[in-house]
Parts: sequence; structure tokens; C-alpha cells
Amino acid sequence: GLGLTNRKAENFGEWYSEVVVNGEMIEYYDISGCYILRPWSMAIWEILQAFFDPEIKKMKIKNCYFPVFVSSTVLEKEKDHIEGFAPEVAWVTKSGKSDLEIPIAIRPTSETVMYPYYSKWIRGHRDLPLKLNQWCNVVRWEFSNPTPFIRSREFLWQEGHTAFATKEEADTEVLEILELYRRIYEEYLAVPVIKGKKSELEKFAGGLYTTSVEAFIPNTGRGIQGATSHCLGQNFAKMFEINYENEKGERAMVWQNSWAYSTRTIGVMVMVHGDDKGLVMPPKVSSVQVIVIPVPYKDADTQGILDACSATVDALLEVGIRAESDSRDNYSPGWKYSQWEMKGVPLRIEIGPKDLANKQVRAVRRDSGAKIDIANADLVEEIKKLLDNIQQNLFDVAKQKRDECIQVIHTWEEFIEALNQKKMILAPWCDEKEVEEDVKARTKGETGAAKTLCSPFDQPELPEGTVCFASGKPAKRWSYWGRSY
Ligand SMILES: O=C1CCCN[C@@H]1CCCn1cnc2cc(F)c(Cl)cc2c1=O
Ligand SMILES: [Mg+2]
Repeated sequence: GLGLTNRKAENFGEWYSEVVVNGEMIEYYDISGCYILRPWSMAIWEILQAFFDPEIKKMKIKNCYFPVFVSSTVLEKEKDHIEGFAPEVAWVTKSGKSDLEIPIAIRPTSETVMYPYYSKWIRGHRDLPLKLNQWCNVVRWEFSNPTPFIRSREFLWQEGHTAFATKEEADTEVLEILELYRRIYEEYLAVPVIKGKKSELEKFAGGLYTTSVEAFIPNTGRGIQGATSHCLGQNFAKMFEINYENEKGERAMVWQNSWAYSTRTIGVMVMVHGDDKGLVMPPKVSSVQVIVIPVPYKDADTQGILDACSATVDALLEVGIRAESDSRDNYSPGWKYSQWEMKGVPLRIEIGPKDLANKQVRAVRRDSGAKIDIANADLVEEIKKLLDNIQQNLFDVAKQKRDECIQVIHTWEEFIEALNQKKMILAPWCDEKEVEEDVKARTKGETGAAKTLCSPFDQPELPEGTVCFASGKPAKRWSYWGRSY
């Protein structure tokens, strides 16, 4: 029968796997760590892309497509760049029965694929800024527990790679892109995130600094990096000789950024909003926003009810609301209610004989379960309001839950206590790499070590004399800490 066998609050991991499958987002694949994205989740990816792509086009960023294959000579050009990542690189070693001369890697990210051509294309200052993006898949043969959307061996993302004449231009773009990532989470997925800077230990080692939007999963008490926007400085320009003749005729290296969000966004949304009846879809990203269900009664005017359903759907489609009717005659209304609740459709409309007679419909909210009778004449306006209200309510509830998980601490004892209470910890920190390494070592356990999530741009007051919770040295900034995905 329908319904989940796992409860979100009891066994989160199993609940999550069941919800993404029963909600028809994911089908498990016979290769571990790989998943099939079914239409219900692919539609979310397309809706997010339909927001993000025009926004980067406004920023004069152009889409392109580079090959998925990287020769080992190119990939291993910079030992330090891939050192540490080497175990997760997937290689093509044969074609048919014969071995390849040079092994070919499948891109885990595209710096080494793209930057030799940036070097070729950027000659003079008129070639700058060069701003390219690609929508593609990447492969990382991870071994830690694979999780649909959150950690898979292949995933979809966009990767932006930009080059500028000045650091100022790069710094500005890093934050413009980060704001788009915040909007993806907060305005579309209804998930609150924190903007901040990664620590020296957690940043992209090949870059100058890393900014990110950080989400939090209350049920597991783990932070999760939602998306990332790096300033690479001139490190890759040096590595790949991406330089140009500036306006004074001098040789100068470019300043670069790279930034990405991936299908991980979908998993975060499921984890935050899902409940024990299944998915809960924010209206903005749901491919079906309103499902209309006929509730025939014995010999009552069944055709009249079906006509009212299709008229209701047409009226909603007319104003751009994504509505469908479920007039399958082999399922009962009750069965349909739980199926569409499992898929998380934000609003259900029921039309039975009484509704028909009263020229009204009955709307039921997926987030609160509230039932609302709406006169046909008010249908479009009321449904629009309800969808906006559901979108806002999902965000408000998620933000309130996330804020309840935030714990401000000042001492090591308070830190450990908060960590054991699955909190997102805000602590004064000396910002020294060795101290972060020490905290990781001291908190290592089966549920994973604590690490910095980010240092929020929005810094609380740091009174003179405040000391670091871990080292006792003078605190330099507030940082969020926690276990993470
Ligand atoms: O996060 C982004 C935004 C989009 C472009 N890339 C950067 C950095 C990616 C880091 N990273 C992440 N994972 C990697 C895995 C690998 F196997 C290898 Cl060889 C390299 C990397 C690697 O450099
Ligand atoms: Mg990784």
C-alpha cells in the first residue's frame, strides 16, 4: 500500500531514500552512487535553470560546452591541484578490446579542460573580461556514503569560469553570483541559507578565497554547503599562463572566479520540507502546483463533476498556474489524495456533487492540511494567494526551525554540549588553521568531526577581549561550526 514505512524523526536516512523514490524523483540504478533523475525532480532542475540562466546572461556571461574527457597529461599538469582528489577521478582506459595509449579522465570539474584555451584566447586587454559558463555533468568516484542528490558519483551542475583584468571586478562578481545562489535557495526552494566565507582549511585549495551559501538540516544536525563561489586570484593564471598585454603594454595575469550549484539543491529541499506523508514541494519549483481531483458520488452528475474539473484546470492554466486533473477511473479519490501528497503537490482541489451544486471547489493545502472552500468566481485569485502563502509559509517554518538550531557559544564545554545537541554553532574564533585542525581531531567520532561551515558576512558584535572558544587566543571573527555532509 501507499505511505512511508520510515519516519523522518526516527530514521532520517531511510526516510529520505524512501521519500525520493516514492515521490517519483529518483530511481536507484544498478551502479552504486548513480541515480536516475525522473521527471518529478528533473522539472525542478529545469525551473532553477530557467531562473539562473537568464540572470547570468544579464551579466554578459555566455554558455559554452567543453569536452567531458581530460587527458591525463592535462589533468595532472598541476600535481598540487589534483593531489588529494586523485582517488575520485574516473578513467577511460580502453576502447573496445584495445587499451588507450594515454588514459583519459572524465571531468570531475573543468578547470584543467578550459584554462589551456583561456590562455590561448586571452591575448590582449580587449579579450577581457572572458566570462563563460557550462551546464553539464561531472563525475567524482566518491566512496563515502552515496546519497541521492546530496552525494552521487555523477551529478548535474553549472560551472562558471570567468577572467578579469582586475581583482575588483572578480571580487564583485563573486558576490553577485553568491546572491543568485541565495535566491535559488530562499526564493525558489524556500530554504534559508547563510552567506559567508570558507576558512583557509575548508576553502578550495586552488583558489584565493571561497564564499558559499550554507544550509542546515535540523533532523541530522548537519550543515551542508548549498553552492559555492570562488575567487581564484591569479593562481590558475600562473598555472596555465593566462596573461595578456595590458593597456600600458605590460604583461599581466588575469584574475579569475569559478562558481557552481548542482542537483544537490534538490536534495536539500527534500530534506528540509519533506514530512511523514512524503515530499512537500514549494510551489515555485513544483511541476504540478494544483492537482484537481473529481469526487463522484454514486449516480450524482459524474459528467458534470468531470467537466467542472477540466474547467477548473483550464482557468488555472490560463493564468500560468501549473494545474492538472487526475481523472483516472481506476483509483479512488482517497488513494489519489495520498499519492499526490506523497509527491508533495502544494494544493489539491476536490470537486464533489455538493461543490458542484454550490458552484465552489474545496482546496486542501499540503503544508498545513487546511481545507478551504472557494467560490468558482474567486478561484484564480484565491489559488494564486494560496500558492504564494504556501511558498512563504514553507520558508518561514524552515527558517524558524533552522534558527532554533543555532547556538551561540563561548567555551569548549558549551561547544561540545551544543555539538551533541545537533546544533549549528556560532562561536568566536581566532581563525587559525591549526586550531580548526585541532577541533576536527578532538571531535572526530562515528558521526563525523566538527568543522567550520562558514564565517558569516553578517558578523555579530565581537566585544574587545573575546577569546577563541577552542584556543583561548584573541577571537578575530564569529564562525559557524558543525558536523556537515
Ligand atoms: O567548486 C568549484 C566551482 C566550479 C568549478 N570548480 C570549482 C572547484 C572544484 C574543486 N574540486 C572538487 N572536486 C575535485 C575532484 C577531482 F577529482 C579533481 Cl581532479 C579536482 C576537484 C576540484 O578541483
Ligand atoms: Mg568532493
